Amino acid sequence: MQTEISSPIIVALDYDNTDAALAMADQLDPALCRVKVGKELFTAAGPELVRALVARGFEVFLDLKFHDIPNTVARAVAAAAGLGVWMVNVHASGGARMMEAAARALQPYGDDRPLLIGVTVLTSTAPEELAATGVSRSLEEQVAFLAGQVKDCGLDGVVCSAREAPILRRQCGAGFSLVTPGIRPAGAATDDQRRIVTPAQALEWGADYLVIGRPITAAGEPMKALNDILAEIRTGRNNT
Ligand SMILES: O=C(O)c1cc(=O)[nH]c(=O)n1[C@@H]1O[C@H](COP(=O)(O)O)[C@@H](O)[C@H]1O
Repeated sequence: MQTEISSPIIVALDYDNTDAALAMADQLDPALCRVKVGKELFTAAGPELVRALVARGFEVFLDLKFHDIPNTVARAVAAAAGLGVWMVNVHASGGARMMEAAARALQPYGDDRPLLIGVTVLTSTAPEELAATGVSRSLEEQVAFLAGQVKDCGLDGVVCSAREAPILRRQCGAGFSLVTPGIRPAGAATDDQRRIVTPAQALEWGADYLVIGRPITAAGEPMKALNDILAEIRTGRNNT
């Protein structure tokens, strides 16, 4: 039974073992956040951990950023749907045929299917790093181009930096989910992120979901850090 959630925050459980991930999850309230299982944790802890989080009432974003031949990605997202996750993602740079195959693979799950999200350009990527991969468009143009493909392929939204949210919200319309990592409350450490935005600013710019890891999980009191961010968001909204 899932909990009713009144929060845009997805806490990234970036751990290398089940015990650490569940110890963090048990400090969090599934009514106040969703959780994300990424490559490190899934590789170490596997589907049992995902099932354990779902059983605790959390909506789970399975962040494995699939990028492979269409048949393999389609089968992988169907396996994710079988786990009962709320959201799953693929790399938009995997191409239209791959994304269409993934979207088709989720159709049999009807209203119970996870949201299917395309990753545009990672928030750790600086413009010169994108150029060094051979992409000749500007970073903003590349994000907008990939988001257009994601929408045309029938996916539910994109992962992007909140800095690109205003453009994508105009381009892709209201029903298209913008999932934004690289979120840092004022004064927090940047870590390896490059295109960062504060929680309130991200929402003001049109983000739907804020993926936040270390500012919550590395805090002395994670639930207090989460509540402080939710309060910062409320204050930001009241001031606009
Ligand atoms: O898909 C993601 O979640 C993701 C995409 C992206 O462009 N940038 C990004 O940081 N992420 C993830 O978001 C989380 C951010 O964690 P913190 O930097 O600790 O807040 C990590 O789990 C990343 O893998």
